[in-house]
Amino acid sequence: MLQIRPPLQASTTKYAQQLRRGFRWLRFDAPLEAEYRAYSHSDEYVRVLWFSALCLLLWGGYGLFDLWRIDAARLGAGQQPLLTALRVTRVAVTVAIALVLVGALWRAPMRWLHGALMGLGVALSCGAAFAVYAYKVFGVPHETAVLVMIMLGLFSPFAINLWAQLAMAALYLACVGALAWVAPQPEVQAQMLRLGVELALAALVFSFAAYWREHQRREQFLYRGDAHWLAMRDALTGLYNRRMFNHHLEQVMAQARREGQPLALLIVDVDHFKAYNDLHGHPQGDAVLQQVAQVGLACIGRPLDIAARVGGEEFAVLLYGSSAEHARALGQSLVAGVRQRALAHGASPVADVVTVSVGGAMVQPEDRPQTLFARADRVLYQAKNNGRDRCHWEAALQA
Ligand SMILES: Nc1nc2c(ncn2[C@@H]2O[C@H](COP(=O)(O)OP(=O)(O)OP(=O)(O)O)[C@@H](O)[C@H]2O)c(=O)[nH]1
Repeated sequence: MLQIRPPLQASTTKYAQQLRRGFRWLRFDAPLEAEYRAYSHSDEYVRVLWFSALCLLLWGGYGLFDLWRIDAARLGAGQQPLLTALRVTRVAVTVAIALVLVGALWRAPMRWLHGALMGLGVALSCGAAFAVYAYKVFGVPHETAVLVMIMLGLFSPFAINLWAQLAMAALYLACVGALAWVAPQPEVQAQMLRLGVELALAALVFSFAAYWREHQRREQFLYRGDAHWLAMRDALTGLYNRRMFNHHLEQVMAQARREGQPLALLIVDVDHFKAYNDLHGHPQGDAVLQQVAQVGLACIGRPLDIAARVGGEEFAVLLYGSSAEHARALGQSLVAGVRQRALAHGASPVADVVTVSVGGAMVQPEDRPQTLFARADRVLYQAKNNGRDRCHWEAALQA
């Protein structure tokens, strides 16, 4: 089937770079790996919940079935301890399933849940192998491999990853081997060994499926991450784009109103940029925009602060919870920061180096995003008219 993929060649996001490098061992570079884990945990609780409920139904069903199939009265005295062991195993595995179910319901930490899930995988498969062994010793008719296959097959789509799947298979095989070792009759021994071989093959197939499944999931994550990043960001500077800025401004204004926090908006515009472009060319102009973006980024520090490219050579910096004095000081340091980059202009009547003008406004209770933006923009043009290379604020805030 033809799969349509977004073109990655042009993308330089960390997602695209990882895709190009590949991830044969199902591991990304450290920061991306942490992001992937947070992403993959988000829908895992629901998956684990469904899985444990299904296990409870199947395992519990088989347990009840035992009451009807195994006639305790007809077993010899020597077989009673094995029956007790089977019942204890049934209860222990049921408790293990219930623990995972409760863990998923109560949203236990995912690290804990992963451990419990692996334990459950081992308990389920070894428990099933033990049940097969006990049936065989009792001479109860049974569908040996089917029972165990169901347990393993059921577990595999939910297996945490390839490594967990392999570890579980190894433990399972050890368990079958031990049962073959202690089996009293040769035909039980042969049965357990056959089961071991069948399950070694099954484990191989399931491990491959687990690898493929996780590889697909990781690839999806990278494609989505790349597309998401490109939809929110400006490709040249890496800052948020206008669309994202508008969205964030709306959210943050509502929050500032709710929490009674101050909010400052600074609009930054490169001075005489057309002349710069005409003299040095567009690629050089692009490099200047990247430098200005870095200075803008350095101004933000709190979680809700944002720096964005909102036009060709226009940037916006939003400062949440920042007092008017602090915002004004940041505006001044932004102007000074661009100057300090000492990027030779050569066509500006303002200075020898590239400069910016900044217009700032504090949010007012009656403001809407558009009115706040328009006010800051108006002040920016005052700064332009007053000579550029400066930061201006609304009259109430001017020094
Ligand atoms: N290199 C480059 N230039 C861009 C980009 N986007 C817009 N520009 C240029 O930015 C310039 C903006 O020019 P103007 O709006 O006339 O402003 P200005 O020359 O900076 O003059 P003032 O703002 O009044 O100081 C135009 O020449 C655009 O071509 C871009 O992504 N890269």
